Amino acid sequence: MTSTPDVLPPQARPHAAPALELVNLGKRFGGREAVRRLNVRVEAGELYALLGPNGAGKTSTIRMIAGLSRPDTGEARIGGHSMTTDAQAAKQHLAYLPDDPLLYDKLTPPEYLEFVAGLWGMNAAQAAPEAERLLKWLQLWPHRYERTEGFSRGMKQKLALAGALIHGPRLLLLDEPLTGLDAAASRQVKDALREFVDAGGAVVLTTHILEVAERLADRIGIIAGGELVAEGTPAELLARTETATLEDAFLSLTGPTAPTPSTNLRAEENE
Ligand SMILES: Nc1ncnc2c1ncn2[C@@H]1O[C@H](COP(=O)(O)OP(=O)(O)OP(=O)(O)O)[C@@H](O)[C@H]1O
Repeated sequence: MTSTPDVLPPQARPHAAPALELVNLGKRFGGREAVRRLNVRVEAGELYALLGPNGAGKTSTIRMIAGLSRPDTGEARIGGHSMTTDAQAAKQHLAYLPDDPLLYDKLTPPEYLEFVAGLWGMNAAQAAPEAERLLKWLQLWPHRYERTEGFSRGMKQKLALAGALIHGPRLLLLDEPLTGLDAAASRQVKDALREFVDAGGAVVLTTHILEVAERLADRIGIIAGGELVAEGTPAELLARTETATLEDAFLSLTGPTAPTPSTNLRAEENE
């Protein structure tokens, strides 16, 4: 992928408050606690993967961070702004990419990006150069005259990523970003995420693919039963569980023989 030195616009450059802070974040559905008092901090320049078995609470957590669902306890802060009490400021710093993003079939990529930019209050003159930069970066520029209805899943995912980045967010939140992508498209999206992080952005993603988390993430948080059962670099998680692969570490932390969540400690606290 072509590298650009200015992947992030100025408003997205590093800043004193953490890119993301979850403080006692919790959510209940009826009598069930889907997310239990999560405390997580992600800094600028970091890619954080949230891993967990089915029903662990990943999507519930992501939805609260994105402001799509209200926490019952605690709050999510984006760049120091509370998503509960100052959602407008928090959302300015955030981009959320769901696993099946909505595109408008009849639009070309520049038209789609102009539309999304308009939702953020950017006019067409401001949006056009940024759209061109993002489309070139994601190798969609040669397709700029085509309607998105004919795009492959990978091309659509990359265009949705460009749309997520058009307003210069500091934190990019992705739910299963590589679902359904072939190896080439998956590599391009992974490279794009790494470049965004290397330029000072922060990424939080959920994935079921352990190999993706192991190779891409600077830190991994493992949740089970709505609780953070372990957190650390891939190497720290292996050392802590005395396992050779992340799959073994994951199973030992979340499988039937795992210790009860509240007795677990974060990897760094265990050293
Ligand atoms: N809207 C809802 N109403 C009732 N229960 C819900 C709702 N959303 C999630 N839950 C429950 O909360 C728990 C956590 O679900 P969540 O979707 O956050 O898990 P997940 O880790 O994203 O799972 P998966 O990997 O299967 O997508 C589950 O027990 C789920 O059934």
